Amino acid sequence: MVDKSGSNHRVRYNFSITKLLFWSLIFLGLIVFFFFRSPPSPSPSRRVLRGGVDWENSVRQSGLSRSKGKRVLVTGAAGFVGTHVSIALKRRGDGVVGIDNFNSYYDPSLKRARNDLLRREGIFVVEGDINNAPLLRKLFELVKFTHVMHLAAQAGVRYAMKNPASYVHSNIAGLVNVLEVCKSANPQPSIVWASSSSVYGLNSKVPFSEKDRTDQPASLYAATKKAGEEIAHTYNHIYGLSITGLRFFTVYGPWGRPDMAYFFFTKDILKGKKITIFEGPNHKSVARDFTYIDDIVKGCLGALDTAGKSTGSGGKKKGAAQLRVFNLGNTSPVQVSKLVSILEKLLKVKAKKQVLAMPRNGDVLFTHANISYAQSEFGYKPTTDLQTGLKKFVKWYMEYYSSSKGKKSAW
Ligand SMILES: O=C(O)[C@H]1O[C@H](OP(=O)(O)OP(=O)(O)OC[C@H]2O[C@@H](n3ccc(=O)[nH]c3=O)[C@H](O)[C@@H]2O)[C@H](O)[C@@H](O)[C@@H]1O
Repeated sequence: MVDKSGSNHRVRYNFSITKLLFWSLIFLGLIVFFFFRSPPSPSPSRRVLRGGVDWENSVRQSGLSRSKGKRVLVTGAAGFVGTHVSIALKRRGDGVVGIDNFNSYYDPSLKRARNDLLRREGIFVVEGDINNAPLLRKLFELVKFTHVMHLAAQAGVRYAMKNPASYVHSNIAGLVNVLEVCKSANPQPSIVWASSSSVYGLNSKVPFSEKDRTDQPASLYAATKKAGEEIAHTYNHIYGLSITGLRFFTVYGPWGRPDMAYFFFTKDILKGKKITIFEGPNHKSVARDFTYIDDIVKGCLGALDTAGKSTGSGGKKKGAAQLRVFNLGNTSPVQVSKLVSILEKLLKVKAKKQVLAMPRNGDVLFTHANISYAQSEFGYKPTTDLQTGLKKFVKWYMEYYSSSKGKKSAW
């Protein structure tokens, strides 16, 4: 009996060892398999995007200003206006830290190329969303920002019909998040942010003045920008944040946005593709107060330099703070058909045009800025006409899209 049970035990014991060995080998095999399959350790540029010591040092370094310079957080830094403004600030000695989510609303490779440009200027752009409050708070811990240039937004008038949620996400929720973090920061920064000429909506009195009504937006995009202006009022009123809104008028130029008409007209004319020119009722032509990027940059810096200090601390208001809104336009509207004929001459290609009645897509018939307020407050004076500005744009476009980087993304 004993013997029997002893051999039984031995059999069971041997069986367990075999089983253990078997599973150990499988386990080891799996470890080896996953070890060799796992992606290589991140490159320095990827590593810094994910936090850690390198990342923190990059943020601090980028935020350093020359003596008496400002320390500016630029949201949407890899965007069109964001890139130009960041470079101008850095070159004059301000500390600049960027944040951008590099979304794919338009070709992200263009945003990456702008980011390369920024990196060469010593500007670090954090990859992240303005809705990420812990990330924003972390940036304020690392750098005591004196100013926030809030340019991150969901842009584009007509796209709002396709993707309304993205406008609410960036232009409303994102703005509120930025203001929440700013109001709690110590010291509170002064804020300059991008509103839009589209807030004038269906107004017919021209030129548009900041004193005019802005309660009839024609697109959800315009409505979110108008909402932003009201939200700015609230944060100024409750928390003593100094806030300046800038109503940009159809900004164009090198490194511009591919979703804008001047940009995709250029691309389509060169490709021999048909372009559509909208017209208003009774064949009225549509016009825009196209404003060149360098003029806009001067306006942004002027607004930043004249921004008063926020008065609150620890999330509490201590006194009244500045609340402003400025038109930044060119004061000379140009018909879209004229824009096309300038492009035809510069590109030396005749456009294949079709004229269509403006669909109900959020567009307005015309824009025209009265800029006297910006002129009196910080000497804003646009100096580039459409012909000159488009010439610079076309030169950049040809160079960029004939280089290997541009070729890959545009054609
Ligand atoms: O300044 C502003 O407030 C706005 O300017 C532009 O909006 P928009 O003026 O509509 O600029 P485009 O989309 O480039 O259109 C320019 C003109 O071309 C016209 N267009 C556009 C597209 C098209 O296929 N055909 C055409 O004739 C539009 O009706 C408009 O009059 C920007 O896209 C907005 O983000 C910005 O806020």
